[in-house]
Amino acid sequence: MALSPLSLPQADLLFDPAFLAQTEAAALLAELTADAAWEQRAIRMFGQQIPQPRLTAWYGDPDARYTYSGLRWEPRPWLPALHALRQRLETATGTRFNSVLLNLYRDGRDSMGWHADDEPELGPAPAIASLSLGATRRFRLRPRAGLAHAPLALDLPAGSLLLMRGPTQQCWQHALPKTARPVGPRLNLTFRWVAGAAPPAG
Ligand SMILES: O=C(O)CCC(=O)C(=O)O
Ligand SMILES: [Fe+2]
Repeated sequence: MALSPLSLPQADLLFDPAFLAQTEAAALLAELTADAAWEQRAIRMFGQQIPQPRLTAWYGDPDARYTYSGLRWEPRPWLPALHALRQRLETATGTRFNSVLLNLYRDGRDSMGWHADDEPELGPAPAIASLSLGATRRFRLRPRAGLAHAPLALDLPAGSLLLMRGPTQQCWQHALPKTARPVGPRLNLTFRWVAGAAPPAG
């Protein structure tokens, strides 16, 4: 299929529900679930260390260091499957990526809270390519302060690709809420460009 625009004000979203064929998405899910260096990291919230409700792994070029939720991420060297995917995504989106964050939502209790990917390392209008594998989960977008618009819900099936660009992070937040429905594991990959500058000390 092809990427087509989703209509949302102050956002630039492109969506392809079937960027990868189902067989390929299933094979990648199995391979990355087995091979990625999964960690459950803790983030600092309200002065406490809270374990993230999902597993994560970070791969990229050596200079793609990143600070996210107060955590410092040193990229691991590209796995061959991730390197190949990066090249395909660069061709499909016309954008360069130097890193990828993998999130593994083991079941419906795993989630990601409301946030925008607006860290300074990503630049003012980052292009983020989000590829989904495994169980379909509902992705939500809501406007940030100053924008009056209804929220958006988008089911992200296996093999789908969502490209977020332009003012999306500046004007909208997104989340992957928990669900009470019985769901299998879902693996999401967000390809990003992280500026090579050294992260702040501390
Ligand atoms: O799992 C998803 O679809 C969203 C992941 C996400 O927002 C992120 O990694 O920043
Ligand atoms: Fe995000």
